[in-house]
Order: sequence, then C-alpha cells, then structure tokens
Amino acid sequence: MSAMDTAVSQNATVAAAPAGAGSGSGGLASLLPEVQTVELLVAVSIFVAIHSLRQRRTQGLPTWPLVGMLPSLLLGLRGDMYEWITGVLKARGGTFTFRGPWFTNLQCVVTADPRNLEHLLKTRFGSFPKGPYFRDTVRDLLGDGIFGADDEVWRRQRKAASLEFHSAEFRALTASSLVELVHRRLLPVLADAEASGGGGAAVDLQDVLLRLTFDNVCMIAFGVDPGCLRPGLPEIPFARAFEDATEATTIRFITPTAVWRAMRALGVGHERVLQRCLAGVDEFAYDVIRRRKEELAAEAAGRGRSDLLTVFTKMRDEDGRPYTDKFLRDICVNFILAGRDTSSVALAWFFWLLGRNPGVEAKIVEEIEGIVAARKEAAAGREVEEEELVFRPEEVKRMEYLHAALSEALRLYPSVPVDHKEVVEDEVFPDGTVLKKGTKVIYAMYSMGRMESIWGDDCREYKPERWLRDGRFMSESAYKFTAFNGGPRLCLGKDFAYYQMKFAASSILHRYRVHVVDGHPVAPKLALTMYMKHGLKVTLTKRDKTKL
Ligand code: HEM
Repeated sequence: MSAMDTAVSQNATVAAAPAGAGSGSGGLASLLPEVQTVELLVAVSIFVAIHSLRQRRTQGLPTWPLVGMLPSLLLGLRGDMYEWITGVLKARGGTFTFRGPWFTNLQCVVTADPRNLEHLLKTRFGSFPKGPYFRDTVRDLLGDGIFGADDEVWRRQRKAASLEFHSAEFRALTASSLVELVHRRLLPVLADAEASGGGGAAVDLQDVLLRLTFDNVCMIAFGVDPGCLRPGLPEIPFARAFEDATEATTIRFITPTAVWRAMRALGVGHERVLQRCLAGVDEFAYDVIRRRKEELAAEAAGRGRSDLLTVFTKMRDEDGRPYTDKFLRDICVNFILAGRDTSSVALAWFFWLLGRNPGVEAKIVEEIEGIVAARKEAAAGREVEEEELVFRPEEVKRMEYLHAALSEALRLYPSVPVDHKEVVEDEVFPDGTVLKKGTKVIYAMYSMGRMESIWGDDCREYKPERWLRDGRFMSESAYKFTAFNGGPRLCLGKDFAYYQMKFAASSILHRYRVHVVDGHPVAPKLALTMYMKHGLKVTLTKRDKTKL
C-alpha cells in the first residue's frame, strides 16, 4: 500500500469513529439499533465516496484495505475491460501497479510505455522470461512448446522453427495451402451465402475466418487438413476440443492457483472440461504423429512434405536422439495455438472497420483492381477468366495500401490485446517504476494503440495513411506497434500472417462488398485473443465491376 493509501485509510478510521463511539454507549445502542445502522451506512458511504474520488483524481483508481483494487477491476469488467485499463494507464502516465486482494495472484505492474516495452522485450530480455507462473498455468495444454518455454528449451525451438519459416519449401507450402483453402473452400462458402435468400443470407464472417486459419495452420503444423471450412461448416471434434481446452486454460489465469490445482485433483468444474478436451487434442495429435512416422519410415526420407511435424520428426536433440512423441505433440499444439485465430480475428476487425470507413475500402479496391488490370495487360488482350484470378505472391506483395490498412486495424485491435512477463531479478523500468523480483508485468497492446502520446491526437481514428510515405508502406518500431511482440520473441509467423491476411482479404474484396448486418452488436470478448464477442454477422453482394 502506498503512503497515499495509508493516509486515506487513516482518515477513514477517524471519520468512522463517531459511529463506533455511539455503539460503545451500551443501552442507547440497543434502544436505537436502526438509527445506528443508518448512521453507519451513511458514514461508510461518505468514506467510500471521498476515498474513491480522492484516489481516482490522484491515482486513476482507488485501493481498498484487504481487497486492494479489486472493486475497481470488477466495475471495469462490467463494461469494456480494455477501455478501462486504457483510462487508468492514461491517468497514471502510461504505467500503474495493480494491487489485487492479498489472497489472489492479481498483483502486477501494467504498462503501455514504449520505453518500458523496449526494456523488457529487448534490452533486458534475460530478466523478463515468461516465468514459472505462466508455464505452470499453461503446461497441461502447451507442455514444453515454444509459447511457455524459456531459456534453452525456447532457444532450440525458436532456432529450428525460424530456419523452417524462412525456407523456400515452407513458403511454397504456405502459398499453395492458402490457394487451396481460399479458392476451394472460402470463396464457395461465401458464394453460397451470397446466393441464398433475397439479399444474401447473413453469415458469421469471424467464424468462417476462424475455420480458414485453423485448417491452414493445421496444414502447416501437422501437414493435415481437419476440414473445418468444408461446405456446411461441420463441427470438427479436434477443433472443438482445441478451442474448449484453450478456454478452460484461460480461466486458470483468473482463478487462484491453489483453487484450480485442487479442482484439477478432484476433476471438477472447468478443470474437468480441460481434462476431457486435452484427451481429444492428444488423441488427434498422437494419431497424426504415429501415421507420419510410418509414412516417413516407408518413404525413407519423407520427400515432398515440409510441414513442421515432418521437419521436427527428422531432427535430433542435442544427444543425437529423435524427439519424443510428447515433444512433437507440444511443438505442433503450440504452433496451432499461435496461428489459429490471430490472423482471423484481425481480419474480422478489419472488415468491420472497412464498413465504417468506406473511403478506405474504395482505396483498397482501387489498388486491387490496378493489379488485376496490370495482369490483363500482361496477358496481351487475352480475356483473364475469374477462375484464373488467383493472386500471385509478387502481386500480394505489391498491395501496399492493403498492408497499411491491416496494420492500422491491428494497431487499434491487436489480436493479442495484453501480454505477460515475470521479472526474475530486481529491475527498474526507464520510466522509474521499481520492479521487485517475481513481479508480474502486463503490457497492454490495446491501450498502446489509443495513446495520444504515441500516435498523436487522432490515435482513435482508422487512418491507413499514417503507415504510408509516398505510397510505400513504412513499418513502425516494434515497441510502439506491439501487435507482433518485439525483440528476440517477435512473432515468428508475422510475414506469413500478413501474406495470409492480404491474400484472403483481397480475394474477398475483389469479388464482394461486405455489409455488417444493421444493429449487429460488436464488442471485444475477454480472452487471450481479441475475438468479437458476438461474431461478425455480414451479408455479401457481388461487386459490380462496371461501377469501379
Ligand atoms: C495477425 C496475426 C498474428 C499476430 C497479431 C501475432 C502476434 C503474436 C504475438 C503478440 C506473439 C507473442 C506472444 C507471446 O510471447 O506471449 C506471437 C508469438 C508467436 N507467433 Fe504470432 N501472431 C500472428 C500470427 C501468427 C501465425 C499465423 C503464426 C504461425 C503460423 C504465428 C506464430 C507465432 C509463434 C511461433 C510465436 C512464438 C514466438 C516465440 O515465443 O519465440 N503467429 N505472435
């Protein structure tokens, strides 16, 4: 508790004293119990009001004895949690210490200051690992995979995966799997939606995009297509188990550690759900691993496959032994978690923003049509059929305005809205915040996009132009635009994610106008990823090329 908190608590005790003195007068108290209760309530209310006002003015939010800042947090949870954090961060100059009740694991420092971000993600990287708290919480789902790992276990996976992500085979695999999914699955599903009903049936675009990226990342990690985006949008047991296991794991972060551990031991509540779903995830993963090993043994070298499972199955650990099935499972599950919904939710927010900014949509379509026109010109007058219109990697690369529009959507709606580290030795942030060993640090990407001090007075406006110089996309410092993290743990899939988002968005926008259904409620869901709470209900109409 700070000096200010202590001072306010002492004042409060003094203010409450007259009520206490009344109760000490024996018989009078028993004669007038109602009056005393009313007095007490009035005194407490006055204390609450004064305390709250004073602390809100001086510190952004009040701290209470025993329960700390929990009441403010609960009030924040009733509305938009991310906006609440942003408000507090602004009031406190970019960083604040959250004090939860003594019995919870909710004590942490929250920051949105780029100087602090650079310090923790790069300059003092070694002092800010994911840490044992995060690892223990996610271990049942993620095992020793890259997301929760630190030190050598992380370094080895990062190095191997990084080599793979930059290889020509991997680029070819990602490009071909995307063409297959977008043209054989996504576009037919959207065409069905457009054709059914009078003005087209409403479809949940977020759900469709989540299916697209889930299938896509499974093809990259496991080399298999689970088929979530098949016609009729079937429910796939592995996808459902994965989603529910992730949600049950997330609940652990807001449950005291001792409580979820006890629930796990007893097999009750969300821990029971987690156990059931993990069994589903493992069944799928171990089955694919077994079949891949058989395939590789038969083919001797496993020619033609460049998915992560194949690459890691052929590798050896530092003692020259093949990786265990458990480790292979962990690697694949972590990549699926990393890549399954980050790009799809970003695309969902992007399409929603386009609906509110038709001028931006018009510029994107103009850019796409310029590329299509260049293709037609190169075909020397020959008519280019719509089916042939599969954007090529070099064309996707030329979509600079689209790149800027997606970056701008991620600035305002980062797929990972807040992230977490744990400090392993005493540290001091560049802004002067003192961090004791073991402190949890939350960095608030969502809030960073809404800081006038970082982006200027128009920070809440959707303006792709802020990313362009002379029509060319210019990247920003990773400590200012933190959607992909920064430093040694920069997102490994960043280039692929941009390619995937640009390819899917341009393929849709070239063919359809996307209309968000009138009155559809849009709000972020409280989760590790920035889903739209109610999905994104849209209708589609064919783009009339004559009006371009
Ligand atoms: C718009 C899309 C994406 C966004 C905004 C995004 C964002 C992020 C962020 C914030 C992190 C840091 C997470 C943490 O350490 O807690 C991260 C890490 C990572 N991302 Fe992405 N990501 C995206 C797409 C992808 C895709 C498609 C893949 C893979 C197919 C991927 C693979 C990874 C991996 C492997 C890591 C862990 C890196 C490490 O710890 O060394 N990401 N990403």
